[in-house]
Amino acid sequence: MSSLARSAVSAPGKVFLAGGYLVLDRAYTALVFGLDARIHVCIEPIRTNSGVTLCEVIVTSPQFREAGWEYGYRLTEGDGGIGVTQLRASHDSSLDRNPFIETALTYALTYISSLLPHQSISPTSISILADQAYYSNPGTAPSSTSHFLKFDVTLAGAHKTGLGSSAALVTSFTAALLSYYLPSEKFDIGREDSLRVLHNLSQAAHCAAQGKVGSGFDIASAVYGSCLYRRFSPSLLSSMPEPGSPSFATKLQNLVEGDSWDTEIRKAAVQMPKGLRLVMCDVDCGSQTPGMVKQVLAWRQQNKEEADAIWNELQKGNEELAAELTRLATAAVEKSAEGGTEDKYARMRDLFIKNRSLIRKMSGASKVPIEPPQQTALLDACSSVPGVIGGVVPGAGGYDAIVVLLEDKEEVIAELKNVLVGWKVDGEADDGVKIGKVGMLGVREDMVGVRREDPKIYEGWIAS
Ligand SMILES: Nc1ncnc2c1ncn2[C@@H]1O[C@H](COP(=O)(O)OP(=O)(O)O)[C@@H](O)[C@H]1O
Ligand SMILES: C[C@@](O)(CCOP(=O)(O)OP(=O)(O)O)CC(=O)O
Repeated sequence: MSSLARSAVSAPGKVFLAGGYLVLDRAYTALVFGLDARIHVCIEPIRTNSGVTLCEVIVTSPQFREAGWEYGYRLTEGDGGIGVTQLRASHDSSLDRNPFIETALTYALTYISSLLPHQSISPTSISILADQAYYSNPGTAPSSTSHFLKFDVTLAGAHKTGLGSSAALVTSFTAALLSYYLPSEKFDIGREDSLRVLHNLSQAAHCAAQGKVGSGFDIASAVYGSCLYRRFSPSLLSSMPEPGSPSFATKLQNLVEGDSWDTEIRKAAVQMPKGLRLVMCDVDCGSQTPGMVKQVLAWRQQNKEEADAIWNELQKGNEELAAELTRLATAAVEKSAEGGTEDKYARMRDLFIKNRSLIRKMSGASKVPIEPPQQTALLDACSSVPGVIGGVVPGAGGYDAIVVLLEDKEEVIAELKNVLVGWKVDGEADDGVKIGKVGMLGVREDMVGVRREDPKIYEGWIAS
């Protein structure tokens, strides 16, 4: 086993810039940016005074009220892997389950025990710390040097901003466990083969915890950071047995390490030109339409020809957007355009406009509010701010967020903020949905995926 000293990792949240819905089909790709909002996981041995050996993992999320979970674990029979059972604090206390933690723990410990079959798993204590931008609740800093805030709510009471907290959590939690228990010859997040294992294991655990198989773009960006993403074949996971059932451990190891996993990640295909950045805006809106994915897919099935024509055009536009970002990011373009009077972002502006009109076409044809009129008005207003290149509804779209590409200058951001502060939709639109306040989140793109952290930054949050 590795030295089992306190260690920590973090993984980023995401913003889905292009390829929403399309990415569910392997014929298409997504352009996803990682964000500088990260979820950190710090892991350390449990200190026992008594000399009694426990088989316990204690997990806490100290920024939230009543956010602690204790688990017992044991090797199951018939190659079923490590079984994890949540323990009650007392006889009459109720169980507050956290499926993402419980499932990630089960999958990671099972994989670890397959790699270290003759070693027992020692008890650990794990802390989770999330950057402010994941939640819109106001927080307070416990000290002037604290990197993290305390929220005076339970996790269930926290207002998520939709940056992909569960994917960043599952990824950093899994990475923390693998780095902690496995010797570096077997796992090291600095190595490409280890990232692949981490990606596959986190995807499997996240899908199991969610109870559905999405495209997995959020786990991909949590592991690899900003990238062009082609999903894995969903059939890969359909033959996985339930944890604890016969041969789960061997099948999980084969799935995670084998070459059947067909995700494609292209990091070099996604770059952010110098002088530009992304800004995320959160729209206060209670009525997110449920089942948007189902409805879009049903429309596509019933109108294959029309849908495929729109999707193929959108895919082309998305690829052009990625190519243009990459082209602008090259030094040669930066230099040749410097001092020139021509608008070096003209092509990028056109691409945003073209892609948005295709999204609206899909929206209209499927009758799903992907870019509803309220968001069209907001995006148009943001796009007319000098220095803004363009904006879109990220991911599945809907009423609750927009993402804007702009020049990274204080005056541009200040002017955009002005537009947002004053933003008010008069009355309800035809669809009966009234959007509320629009705010800018304190995040921007970040190219880096999962990474090691210095445990010192958790001072004050974890007993030393
Ligand atoms: N800081 C945290 N500590 C522990 N669990 C968390 C934390 N943040 C998120 N989670 C888990 O992730 C879940 C939210 O996941 P989900 O609904 O998929 O939202 P998101 O869109 O942010 O991924 C929470 O219910 C909780 O189980
Ligand atoms: C429709 C999708 O392609 C993209 C959804 O992107 P969002 O960023 O809207 O997703 P959530 O974080 O789950 O709310 C579905 C998918 O790819 O799984």
